[in-house]
Amino acid sequence: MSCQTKGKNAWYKAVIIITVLGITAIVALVTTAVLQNKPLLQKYKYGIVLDAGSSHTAVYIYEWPAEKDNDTGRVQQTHSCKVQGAGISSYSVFPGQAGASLKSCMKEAESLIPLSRHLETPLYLGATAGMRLLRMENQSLSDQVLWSVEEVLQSSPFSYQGARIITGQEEGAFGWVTVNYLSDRLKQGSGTTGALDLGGASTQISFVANQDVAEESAENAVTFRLYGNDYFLYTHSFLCYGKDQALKLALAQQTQSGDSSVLDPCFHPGYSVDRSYFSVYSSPCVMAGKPLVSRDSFTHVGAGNASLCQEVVRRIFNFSSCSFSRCSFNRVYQPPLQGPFGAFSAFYFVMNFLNLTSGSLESSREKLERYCSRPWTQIKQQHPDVKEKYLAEYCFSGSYILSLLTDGYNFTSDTWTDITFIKKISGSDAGWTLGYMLNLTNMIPAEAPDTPPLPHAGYVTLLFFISLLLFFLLFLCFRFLWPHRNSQTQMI
Ligand SMILES: Nc1ncnc2c1ncn2[C@@H]1O[C@H](COP(=O)(O)OP(=O)(O)O)[C@@H](O)[C@H]1O
Ligand SMILES: [Ca+2]
Repeated sequence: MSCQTKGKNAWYKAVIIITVLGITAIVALVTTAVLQNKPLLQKYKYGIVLDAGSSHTAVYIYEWPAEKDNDTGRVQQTHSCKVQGAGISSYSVFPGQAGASLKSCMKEAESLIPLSRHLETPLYLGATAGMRLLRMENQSLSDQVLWSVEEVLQSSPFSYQGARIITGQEEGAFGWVTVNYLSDRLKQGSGTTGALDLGGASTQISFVANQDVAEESAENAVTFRLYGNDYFLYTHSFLCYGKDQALKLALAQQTQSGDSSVLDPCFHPGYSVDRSYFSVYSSPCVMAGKPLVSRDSFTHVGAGNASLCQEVVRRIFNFSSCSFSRCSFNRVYQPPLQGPFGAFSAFYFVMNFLNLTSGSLESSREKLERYCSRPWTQIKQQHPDVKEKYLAEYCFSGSYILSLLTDGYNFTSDTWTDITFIKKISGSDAGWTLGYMLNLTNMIPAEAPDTPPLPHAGYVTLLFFISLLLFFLLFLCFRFLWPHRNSQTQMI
């Protein structure tokens, strides 16, 4: 009996020692693995893009881990600054002052980006439809506006890479790149999402379509090779079909008679504002001539009827002829829609305000009908903090968006739910700027980068379980092969 107890004690001691040693070994192994592979103190690089839109300019600052320039490191937006005042194209009267408007946002960028990174931080400015229209009207004025912003940007401490008017194709295609980059669809090579961008002066539609887009309409075809995958993109930018220019087109339709007042179904009952004919007809988008009347202004009166408004809006599109196999509107080729779609910028601002970001097309129509019919005084009372220009126009803008998406792009009740109205994806704004910078800095490689077979967390977990298994096997060996144990069994 005493021999048995002695044997047992020795056995327990050995088990305890082996367990402690085993656990210590596993902890040491896993800690070493974690520490060895722990990323070094993260350092970031930065890039700045100015989006000089028709209504305003915004400065976006992006950052990405320094050691992952064109690898898997995610570029993300860290800050955005809204430039005070209107877009740079509105400085056509005093072009020299366009640059000065950017100064305070540029100072903000200087204070946010570490001093040591200033010199190597690329800085771009891309101007969109407002400047395209100004260039159409007066190339010399648009050049002077660009020189003025160039002067200010060149004097900043960043690595200035140029200010230019980007093309509608670029605006559409880079919006698509941004949305798909941020939702991580490019690296996975999985299905992509189309992009719908509504600005003040133009609107863009981009989605992956069949390769024959290039055969039917080369100007609408863009190809990308990203992370080892080829993408054939259909893209089109409709100049003059941003929501501010679309409103001018709709008002021009309704003021052709030259009357002193216009009863507009796209504005709330009780709304009444005097507008100059010049403000409607001065845009190069408005082809119809100013009516031959002596008066300078008309009273814009709201009638608040969304279905009548949709009829007014429909008249600004031309559906009469199409020289391709199929068209959206204004004789522009459009292949069959391939969803899903992300709709951003003013698509989001308007639909979010109207609470129409979810639900069926029919319910959106009904909600809009109710909203448009509400008196203007009531709307103003309910939203004292919303800019009055936006507030007055939401009924028009909502009706325009429904008409553009259904009559224009051919979305139906069935495909309506393919559209997601989005502002940001993983903290970064949806828009063309990120895609533009990724492209110009070659940050999306054409081929897929080599990655280790296992992510870091997976590697540590695997290591842990293998160690545990080894320890268990050791324990089993010891349990069955220990000589004392055998002799004990014999004695009993
Ligand atoms: N909160 C908001 N509510 C409604 N509309 C908005 C809001 N913020 C911005 N917008 C509108 O979004 C549009 C942005 O267009 P912008 O990018 O300036 O022009 P473009 O892309 O055509 O050059 C403008 O029509 C602007 O009035
Ligand atoms: Ca824009």
